[in-house]
Amino acid sequence: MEVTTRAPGKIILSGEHAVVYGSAAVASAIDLYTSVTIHFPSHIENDGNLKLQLADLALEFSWPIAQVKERLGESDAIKCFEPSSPNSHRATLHSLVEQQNIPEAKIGLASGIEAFLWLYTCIQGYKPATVTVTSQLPLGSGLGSSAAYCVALSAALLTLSSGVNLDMSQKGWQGFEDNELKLVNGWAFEGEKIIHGRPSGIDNTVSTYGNMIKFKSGNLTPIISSLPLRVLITNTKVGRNTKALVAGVSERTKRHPDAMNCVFSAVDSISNELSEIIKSPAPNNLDMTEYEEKIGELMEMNQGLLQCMGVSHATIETVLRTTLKYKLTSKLTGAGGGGCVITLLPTLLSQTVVEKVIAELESCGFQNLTAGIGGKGVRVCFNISS
Ligand SMILES: Nc1ncnc2c1ncn2[C@@H]1O[C@H](COP(=O)(O)OP(=O)(O)O)[C@@H](O)[C@H]1O
Ligand SMILES: C[C@@](O)(CCOP(=O)(O)O)CC(=O)O
Ligand SMILES: [Mg+2]
Repeated sequence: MEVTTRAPGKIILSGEHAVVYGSAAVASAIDLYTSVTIHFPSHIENDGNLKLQLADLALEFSWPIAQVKERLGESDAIKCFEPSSPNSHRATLHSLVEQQNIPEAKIGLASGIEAFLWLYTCIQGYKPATVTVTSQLPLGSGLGSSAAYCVALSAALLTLSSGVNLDMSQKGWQGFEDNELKLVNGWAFEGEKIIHGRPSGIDNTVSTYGNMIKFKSGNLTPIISSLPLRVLITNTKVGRNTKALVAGVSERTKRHPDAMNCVFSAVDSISNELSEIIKSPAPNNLDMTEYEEKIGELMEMNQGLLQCMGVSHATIETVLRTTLKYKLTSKLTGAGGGGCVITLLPTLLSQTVVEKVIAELESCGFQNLTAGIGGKGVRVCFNISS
């Protein structure tokens, strides 16, 4: 029996970081995915190991499942219906990952592997399996790879548990019921906590449900856009990790609580206004420029406030300056500190200009990604022949 799931990455149009403090944020799924395949071995294949293969990185981690059980402790209770945090098991997870000798240059993976062990053992218990992960998303770049990974993992694990009831004979990708999505999202949030420390939940929520959403204090409101928005994604290729950046904002907030609360409140207003504009009836051609200028202006204001939070970076500023030469507005997306920048591409912008901007950004050493925005959330596909 084999199952494959895929979950999308995301862009945040407004509100990153402030959303951790209860401000509204607007995010959209993108059509770049992380996929997870779980294979339970046949009797002959069974070597008693739990394996995690990170196919794109050509890395494999393996644990004798009996050892994992001995270290994490036995429990007969079915836990899959109750997303939970590792708390007192955190040190054990850490040592199970430490014994794998992760290459120093890839040490950021450690928290992702801890999240894997936690989600796997809580939802599946102590069964040997091979879990393979592939991703179209750059890791640690602000496009929500950690959330897509946690959502795809949770969905695959739950599909093979009593938490989800799907038609296994159906061919191709299929979606989940609402109560199943809620469970997938709940477990993915627990995984995100292991990776991020203090996630708001926006990334796992948009990866689970897809489309465009407004998110505030754990609640999502779908945004039906009256017009397809076009953005260019630029990866500065400067690595960073969300946990450290979120911790940096928290330190600044402790030092300057009043000023930072004003910043978060301004971001809340920006996200609310942005979501109203995106939802408003499609403008006619004459009003189109005004509509897009308003969106661009709000993005520009949000970028200024992200600078106030201390999460911009010299490379991000270079992207802003470069795109501004073409009168285009950009802002960082995700945690910042490097990572990705989004640039709004107005409807009337010619392809020639887009190509010039891309060429100039690439000459600075950046990489451009094209992605459709607002697609479906997590999906599952069965491969019953294996
Ligand atoms: N495909 C993957 N395989 C293993 N770990 C992953 C994968 N995708 C994400 N992760 C985990 O998430 C971390 C990156 O998350 P984060 O710093 O939040 O950046 P982002 O979510 O913006 O990509 C990685 O260092 C790793 O621990
Ligand atoms: C900075 C933040 O708002 C988004 C982080 O996104 P990413 O991990 O950089 O893709 C944190 C959060 O909301 O949990
Ligand atoms: Mg992340």
